[in-house]
Amino acid sequence: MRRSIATVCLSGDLAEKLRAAAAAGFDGVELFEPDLVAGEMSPEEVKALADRLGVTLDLYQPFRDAEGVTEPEFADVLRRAEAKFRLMQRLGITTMLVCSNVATASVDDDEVSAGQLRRLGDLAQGYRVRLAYEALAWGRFVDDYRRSWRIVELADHPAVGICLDSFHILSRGHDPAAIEDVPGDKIFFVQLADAPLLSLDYLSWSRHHRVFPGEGGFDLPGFTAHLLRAGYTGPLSLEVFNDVFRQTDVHRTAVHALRSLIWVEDQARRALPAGAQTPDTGPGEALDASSLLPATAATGIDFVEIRCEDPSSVEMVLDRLGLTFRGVHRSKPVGLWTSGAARIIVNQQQAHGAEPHLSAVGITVPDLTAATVRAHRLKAPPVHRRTLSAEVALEAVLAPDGTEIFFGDATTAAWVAEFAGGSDLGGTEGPEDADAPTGGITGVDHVNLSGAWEDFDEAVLFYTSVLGLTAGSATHVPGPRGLVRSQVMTSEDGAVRVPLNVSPTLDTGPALQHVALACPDLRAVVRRARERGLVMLPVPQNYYDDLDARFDLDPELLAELRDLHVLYDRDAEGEYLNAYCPTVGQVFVELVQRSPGYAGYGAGNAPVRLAAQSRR
Ligand SMILES: O=C(O)c1ccc(O)c(O)c1
Ligand SMILES: [Mg+2]
Repeated sequence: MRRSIATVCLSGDLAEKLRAAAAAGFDGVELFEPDLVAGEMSPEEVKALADRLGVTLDLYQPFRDAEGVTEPEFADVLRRAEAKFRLMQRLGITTMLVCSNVATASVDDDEVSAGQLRRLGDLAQGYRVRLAYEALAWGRFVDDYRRSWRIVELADHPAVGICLDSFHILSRGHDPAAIEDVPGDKIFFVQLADAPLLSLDYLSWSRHHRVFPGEGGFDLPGFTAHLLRAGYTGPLSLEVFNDVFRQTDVHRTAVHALRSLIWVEDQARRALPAGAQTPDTGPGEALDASSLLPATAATGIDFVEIRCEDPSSVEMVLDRLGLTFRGVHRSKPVGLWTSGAARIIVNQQQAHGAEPHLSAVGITVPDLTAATVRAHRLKAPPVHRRTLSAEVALEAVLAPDGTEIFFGDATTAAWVAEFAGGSDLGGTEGPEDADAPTGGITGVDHVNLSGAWEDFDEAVLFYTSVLGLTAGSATHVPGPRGLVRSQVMTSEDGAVRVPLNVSPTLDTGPALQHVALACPDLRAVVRRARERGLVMLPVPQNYYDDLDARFDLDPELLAELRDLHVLYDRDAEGEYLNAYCPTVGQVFVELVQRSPGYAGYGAGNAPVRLAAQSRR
């Protein structure tokens, strides 16, 4: 299907917006009137630029307060409309968005609104313009797409159809299934926007909090599938009013936006039964399997990479936790530490002056080629790593938070063998084998990444679309310097868990990242680490008093938790023990012991951890 974006989604002036939309790969744009009015380009210049860039101008919007008015008022509506139809001829735009009346409507009568739209349609036809009537969620009388469709049916005019905007429909909780009752050719335009589920008046919610499909709480794939079943063949256009995207880099936002559209289209087509995928135009056009994105699933964490100039503090922590040094890479200043399935790479390459930070995560997938092709088709920026011809060349893409995401499958497992020799840090074994002694740590429980607040929505979409992870509910963790927003992304079976954190808006230093290592006997690992000189992050006595009040713990267990600086949580499904190593640079290691049913992260412990870390 054709892909469009409203100019209101992007930052910059109109020329910058058009260039960014074209460069990202959009087919067309919706021209948001204020972008034209505030600019110096004449309508003819705008048309010429769009033509040169190869993007179509798909919609002129919005035209407000057109129907449900008194006759004297309607005379002025016709006058205003005619001026815009003339303008649209100069722009070469043939569809105008007409919003349901929010301000001047005084007549709550479908026949009256339909009659006025019909007369507008007569006028529009003379200029070869079509009108797409959209029910705004805060319309004075018309705030439901089913009512706007009834009015359009009553208007019964070839130049009058409806515009469906997912925000207005889904924010009001209206069932989108009735879209299928509308003939596809009477749906003149479609606007897609997602949004977080907020309890807010519709106008504020719509004007400030829309996000791209896949980033909020609405079912955009389901919505889009209804459109396809209705036989809609026009553009899918993003209309996302968002305070952040209005100020971020226009080229980056345009690519981010296109990724959301590619993803939602793909998800919608997958939701259709095979039999619905046959018409040879419109929805069917794209429905052969080769045009679908290759499916992928994240099945596990292959490795976690920490990059730094001086690895000594990181290696000290890993060593004392009982991980084994597997040696240095045969061609690079990169070391590998393992325990069970946990593999941690310490990379000194291109790390001049860098403090330890999580630089890359390896994700195992069923099919490396499929995962890579999918990521590239979703416009994920590829990452280059220096590699010799005899070495395994791992494919990677850059996530919005700056983490490099590597893909691995059975064909790349040999990368581990490039680390040979062991070292003076105590490792003697050769390349890793699964049955090696584990030192109590068996794998990676989760990897917690952090990003800037302005990249957060993009990161959620990235992990959803590129890795097939699912966003859980977002929470805020109170810390001494503000709230940390946290959103867990997980694979279907929970094997890959990636909580994303955003630090408070004001600059409070780099946000911490961490890797959480799973161990079936956490207290034994902590005890042994302490014997080797590693003391876990101290936890206040008040925390343990509170723990006792909440859980009525066995006194012996409570004393041991207190002594070892181990934190505790419990829910109906099981228990969670965790402990935090001292922070090195921007990163720390967490130890986790979870019973199989426990799906959380000790949410109550995170504020205690933030406070303790900020005291250090
Ligand atoms: O907020 C508005 O006014 C507005 C304008 C045009 C639209 O298509 C829309 O969904 C909202
Ligand atoms: Mg809209």
